[in-house]
Amino acid sequence: MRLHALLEVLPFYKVQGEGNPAISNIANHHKKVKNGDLFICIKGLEVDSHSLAHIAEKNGAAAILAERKVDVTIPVIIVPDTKKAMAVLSDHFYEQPSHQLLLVGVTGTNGKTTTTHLIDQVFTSNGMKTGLIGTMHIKAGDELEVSHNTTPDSLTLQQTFRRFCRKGVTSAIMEVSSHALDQGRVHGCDYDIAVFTNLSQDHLDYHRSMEEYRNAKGLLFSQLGNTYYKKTPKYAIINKDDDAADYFIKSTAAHVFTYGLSEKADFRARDLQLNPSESSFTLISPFGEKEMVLSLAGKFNVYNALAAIAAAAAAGIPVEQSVKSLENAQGVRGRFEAVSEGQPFSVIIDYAHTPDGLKNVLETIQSIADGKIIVVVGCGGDRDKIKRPIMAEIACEYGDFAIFTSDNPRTENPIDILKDMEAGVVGKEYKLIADRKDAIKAAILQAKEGDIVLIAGKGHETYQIIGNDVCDFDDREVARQIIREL
Ligand SMILES: CC(=O)N[C@H]1[C@@H](OP(=O)(O)OP(=O)(O)OC[C@H]2O[C@@H](n3ccc(=O)[nH]c3=O)[C@H](O)[C@@H]2O)O[C@H](CO)[C@@H](O)[C@@H]1O[C@H](C)C(=O)N[C@@H](C)C(=O)N[C@H](CCC(=O)O)C(=O)O
Ligand SMILES: Nc1ncnc2c1ncn2[C@@H]1O[C@H](COP(=O)(O)OP(=O)(O)OP(=O)(O)O)[C@@H](O)[C@H]1O
Ligand SMILES: N[C@H](CCC[C@H](N)C(=O)O)C(=O)O
Ligand SMILES: [Mg+2]
Repeated sequence: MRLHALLEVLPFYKVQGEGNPAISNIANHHKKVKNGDLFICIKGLEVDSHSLAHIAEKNGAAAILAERKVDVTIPVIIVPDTKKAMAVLSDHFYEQPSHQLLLVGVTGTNGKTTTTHLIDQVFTSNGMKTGLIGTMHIKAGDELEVSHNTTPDSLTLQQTFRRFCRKGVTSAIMEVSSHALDQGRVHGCDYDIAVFTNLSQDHLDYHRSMEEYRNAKGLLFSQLGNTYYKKTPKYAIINKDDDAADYFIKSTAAHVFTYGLSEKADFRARDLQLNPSESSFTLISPFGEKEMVLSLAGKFNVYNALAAIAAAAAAGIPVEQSVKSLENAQGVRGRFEAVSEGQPFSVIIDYAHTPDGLKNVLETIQSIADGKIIVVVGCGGDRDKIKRPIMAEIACEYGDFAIFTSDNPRTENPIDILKDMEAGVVGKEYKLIADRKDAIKAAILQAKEGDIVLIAGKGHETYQIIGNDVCDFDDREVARQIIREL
């Protein structure tokens, strides 16, 4: 595609230099630039890549997109906001791939990964070839690759959709984080179905208030059903039991399916029975009643399953089929995952890293525990500080004994993070052990027959970020090794 043809979709821009070169691809990292590429300069929080434009030129860039003049000899297109322009240009350059897919976006504080995986399992067991984009990985059909963000930047996202289309994928299911919505990473995506799981405190380091955080999530629903896009019906799937439900319902022009335990929900669970390894209930939906046994523990997973059933119904999959698929559904790695080496107590690894997530998982554990509950938990560095004392308080309130340790301290001093946590637990019994392995060991050594050790916060992660170093660390492996050594 020639540069001028690519620029057709931009409302306005200025040009520095002359020429209409052929653009072979788009790159937003100077090291990824190849001959003939358009290099997009972005003033990020860490790096301002306008200063790298000359290296991109040396690496073969044919043109530059920037917010100001840069010192190169190739044409420079100047726009007010390169992040926004990147989304628009990527959508155009890769031929609007999201419009060719049945696109499902899931947002909410907790449950995005689980819900997307459940929807994926329903879709695939109904013969659809799917793509999945989220915290754990990017999956195209059977192929997996690592993901660097829960929701990739707009360029990577459109490239991923293009790859999905080339591989014959017909539906993409993706997690849509509030950061992504706020930063326009999903601008131009033509969602058919948008799902809201829940809203509770997180990321107040980034969003300045809960209202701003909620409003960012609301963008997924307000953008749904935009007439600019293809004219198939759009659906918003909303958790009716969440306090923010009405806000999301009001912000969308799409058809709404609600779900939850309340009688007002379109898809609801009645006569819920929660067991250590499964949950059974009567599913009531506009399509009738059905008994269901979900092979996942915890009330929160009933919500995730209801969301998946409602999303599948919006995609035209009969409820009976979804129920059948979900009865055989696999849990997601690092979510309520047991480490069993024949020890007389239980060890559960869970990705709970928000106050609400931790409370939910501990409530579930309380409902199945015979003995004591020992909680190992930390809070990520360079992230929301307000949640630290609250999570510590929840660990002490719902657990019998808590050990506060490091999660991913990143560039913060681990001891400072522990002090922030400690502020929430006046008069409670707990231990501070900054080294995560030592903390896990202390918890396991303390456990007696019938007890449950919860290791929270890092779930599937196989690394720990200390300073700027990413070190190998896997809660599951560490716990397994310690139990074996006992
Ligand atoms: C705070 C935040 O959201 N930062 C995101 C943001 O980074 P940024 O704009 O600051 O980018 P930057 O690193 O300064 O780089 C600016 C530009 O220079 C380019 N560059 C950079 C270095 C270089 O050597 N050469 C070069 O060309 C980069 O490619 C980029 O285009 O844009 C990047 C691309 O989209 C993201 O990868 C990055 O996520 C960082 C890694 C991050 O940790 N984000 C977290 C907070 C996040 O987004 N989390 C959510 C999940 C939250 C949840 O689950 O609830 C997520 O979606 O992942
Ligand atoms: N529907 C839910 N409501 C509340 N808590 C949940 C729900 N589903 C899962 N959780 C808890 O939150 C943790 C994270 O779940 P999951 O990975 O599905 O969420 P996520 O929204 O994808 O998280 P992230 O924002 O990090 O991507 C789980 O380990 C569990 O403890
Ligand atoms: N998506 C979340 C994941 C947090 C996981 C936790 N282990 C941490 O590092 O804080 C975030 O980036 O804030
Ligand atoms: Mg996730």
